[in-house]
Amino acid sequence: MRHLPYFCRGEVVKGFGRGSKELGIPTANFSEQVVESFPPDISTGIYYGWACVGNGDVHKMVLSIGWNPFYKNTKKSVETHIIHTFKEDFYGEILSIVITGYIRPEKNFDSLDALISAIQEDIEEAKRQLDLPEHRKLKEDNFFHLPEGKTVNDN
Ligand SMILES: Cc1cc2nc3c(=O)[nH]c(=O)nc-3n(C[C@H](O)[C@H](O)[C@H](O)COP(=O)(O)O)c2cc1C
Ligand SMILES: Nc1ncnc2c1ncn2[C@@H]1O[C@H](COP(=O)(O)OP(=O)(O)O)[C@@H](O)[C@H]1O
Ligand SMILES: [Mg+2]
Repeated sequence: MRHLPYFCRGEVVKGFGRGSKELGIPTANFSEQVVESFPPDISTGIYYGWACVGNGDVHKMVLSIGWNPFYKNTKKSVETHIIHTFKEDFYGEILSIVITGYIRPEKNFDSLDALISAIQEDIEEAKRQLDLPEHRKLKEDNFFHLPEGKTVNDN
């Protein structure tokens, strides 16, 4: 798919608070500025790849790009669900991701349960795909390993 692998880094901001509360699947949302920095012709839909919070470990992730048709959002969002259990929220931290593959377009669903089941299937698909060598190798990319003493804003 065009634009992949796609590397992106940005601050985690507040969304609508639905991910954890309604779906049981938290998603770390990027700011509007980061969303607008994405290639305008990148397909909306569900993707997978690798993610890292601050200087933490690199974990598998699933990502949603688009308008969440189930909720009819009016602003495009880019949201990452990291396949890992965190002890605390990490709003305000820098999230680094590499998107390596595409799963499906965004869909509307008849019920919340149907949306949740679809996301759970996406997570299983992402876990399988990311174990394949072509995707696994991006976990080790230098993008995730800033040189000692450097921060993301240094040049
Ligand atoms: C893997 C994945 C797949 C998703 N698929 C859909 C979808 O097909 N349709 C949809 O309306 N929303 C989809 N979503 C987005 C959720 O609706 C969204 O994450 C949720 O509303 C939380 O939003 P919030 O961060 O603003 O609280 C998906 C999210 C993830 C992480
Ligand atoms: N595994 C995880 N993946 C993504 N975010 C997580 C995870 N665990 C905890 N969080 C926290 O939960 C927040 C997202 O929850 P969510 O209900 O989607 O709220 P919001 O609508 O504000 O994005 C993230 O910003 C992050 O601080
Ligand atoms: Mg969210």
